[in-house]
Amino acid sequence: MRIITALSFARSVDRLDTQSQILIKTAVMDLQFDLMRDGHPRHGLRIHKLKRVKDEGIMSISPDKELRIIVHRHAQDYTLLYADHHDAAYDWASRRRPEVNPESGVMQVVEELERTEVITRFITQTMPYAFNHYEAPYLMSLGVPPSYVDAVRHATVDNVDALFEVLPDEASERLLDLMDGKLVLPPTPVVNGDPFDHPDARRHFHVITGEADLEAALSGRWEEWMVYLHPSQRQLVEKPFNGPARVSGSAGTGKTVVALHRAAELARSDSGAVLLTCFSRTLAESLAEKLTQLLPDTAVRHRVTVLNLHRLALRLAPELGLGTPRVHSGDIEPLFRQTLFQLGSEVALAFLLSEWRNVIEPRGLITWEAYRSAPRTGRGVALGARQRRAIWTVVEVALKELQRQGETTWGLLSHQVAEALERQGAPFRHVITDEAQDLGPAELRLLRALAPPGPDDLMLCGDAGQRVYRGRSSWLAMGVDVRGRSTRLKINYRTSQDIRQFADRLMPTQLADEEGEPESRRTLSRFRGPAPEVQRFGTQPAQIKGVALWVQARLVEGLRPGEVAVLTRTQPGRRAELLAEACSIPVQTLEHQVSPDPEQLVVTTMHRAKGLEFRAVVLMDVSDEQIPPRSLMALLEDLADRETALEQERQLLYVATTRAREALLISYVGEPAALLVP
Ligand SMILES: Nc1ncnc2c1ncn2[C@@H]1O[C@H](COP(=O)(O)OP(=O)(O)OP(=O)(O)O)[C@@H](O)[C@H]1O
Repeated sequence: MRIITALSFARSVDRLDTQSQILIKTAVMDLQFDLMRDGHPRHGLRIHKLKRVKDEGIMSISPDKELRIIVHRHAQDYTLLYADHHDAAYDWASRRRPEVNPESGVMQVVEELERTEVITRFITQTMPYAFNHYEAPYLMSLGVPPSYVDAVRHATVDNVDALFEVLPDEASERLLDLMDGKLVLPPTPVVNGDPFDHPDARRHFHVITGEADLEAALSGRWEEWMVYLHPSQRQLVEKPFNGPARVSGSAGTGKTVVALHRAAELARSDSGAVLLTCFSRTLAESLAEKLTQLLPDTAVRHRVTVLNLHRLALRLAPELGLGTPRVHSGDIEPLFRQTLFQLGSEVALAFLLSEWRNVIEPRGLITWEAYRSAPRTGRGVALGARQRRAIWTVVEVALKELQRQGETTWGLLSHQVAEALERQGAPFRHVITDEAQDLGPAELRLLRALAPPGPDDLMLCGDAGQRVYRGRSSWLAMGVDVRGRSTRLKINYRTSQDIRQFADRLMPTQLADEEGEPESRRTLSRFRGPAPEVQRFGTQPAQIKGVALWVQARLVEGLRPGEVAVLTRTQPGRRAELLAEACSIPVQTLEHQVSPDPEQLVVTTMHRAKGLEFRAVVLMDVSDEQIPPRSLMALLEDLADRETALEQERQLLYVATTRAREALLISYVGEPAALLVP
């Protein structure tokens, strides 16, 4: 006798009020008690079979007069499928049928055919069928329920998205791979006859293993991402890799979730010290919080260090005999401006800064010998020996000044720590990093030095479309070889289909990975929502008023202030104050904390929102003056620098747009940013 909770049950309970949740929890605990004691539910539980349903194993439990829990009995298993008020619960049950897929042997909850027929009917034949040439058994082996096979075979390329909305995630993802021209092998079918013991089943069901497990499942202590991993996520979490692995995917496809579970899994296996890292401090703090949720056992949790790479370098430095470094905070520009002036040099400030930021600092070139012969691949202007010498003369003096002040920079520190580790040995056995797209050569070298090369040494999770801090860096050139160990995630769990499609239009359909290979960015979303709005305002006060009205409308709809974020390109400062006044609610800027206070509206920068998510988002000031900031572009003379900066602005806009789960407003004063128009 087992109790199994379905994802649909967890979601339905989550939507009910606290009192109903308590009643449901008590009824399920009673069911478990009866099953353990007697092997069947006793009469007092008020459990009975339902009429007018598609499967005779479907039953209902009545915790009180109003509430109903829909349960399915299959062999020795009781699967909790759904909970709601009487009519809604019975309506749900009348349209669903749990069945074992004849090819894969996996349990699935299939929505009734009426819906598929509707879909088949509106399919027009103007486009070629996408899957007509595949045999039914093959489609079923990919996870397509038998009753959907016809609809799938009649789907065309332009309307298949409607089907993806109703098919199980894993089936949709495999069909998408077929559309991308990939060879898709069916997953291994269930081997031991247990329809729940399969990665496809574990995406939708959780087999309860004991009382504490049931308690956790019912008390809402688990969020969805903690339990119901998609098979492709689970595979990445559990699979042994014979070297560095890469996990890519557009925004919201669960890369962070994979990184967290992989770290937890390695910690449980107790196979050596684990590091979970990333680029930004805010994301590192959020990772630390979530990992503690995943690993309640403190002894196991302590096996994982969670810290962003730069902070880690700072922490390791004293242990490696590098003293206690002080990192130059703020902009490096004044130092170079002053040095140029002092030397009377004719080198252009903008060019010098670009050379420092893109060549010298990231590659840790601290001597003339190193800089003189360093390749400058990808830079717009070729440099002769004399120009290099002129640049170095300035850099050398600036470096000395930095040293005199007892300071270093993040890039130089990363190289220094990496070098010491290369000599003294790596402190971790497994390293997992999120936001891998933002790592430059300095961070990649550090990453490589943190774990010795070997099985399961490195996992890099990231999205080439979210590079907002620097241009593309070759991982291979820095000794991180992921060839043959790269996987792309395709289901977007965060963002409504409408917002995702809007965001996708900001980007090309293919983007180069770290080694310049093009990658398709196509993904699927699991739910629909209102279309994103774009509003133009004549003046700044009008924009504040318009944004405040939009925010207030979301609050009236039931969102809490902390679930709504207003994002700006530059420091929000005065706008935050004005919005607080116009909305009559307190505002937080997330400068010092990661978890938003639920009672305060979030007003912060697009950069700071990276890795976070909100139910409703406003992107404010998306005008041609602000994005990209005119003042920033005016400083860039080199063509390659301008292109890189523009690319980063595009990706920043993509990052900001994809922070929204359900609602999105884009506002501007004057003319819209050219990047908004594809
Ligand atoms: N298997 C899953 N089931 C349910 N929700 C999931 C699952 N995987 C991820 N999510 C949810 O989807 C959202 C996005 O996940 P996550 O932050 O891991 O994506 P990401 O790829 O790292 O996104 P980004 O690159 O935009 O930061 C989160 O709310 C997460 O909890």
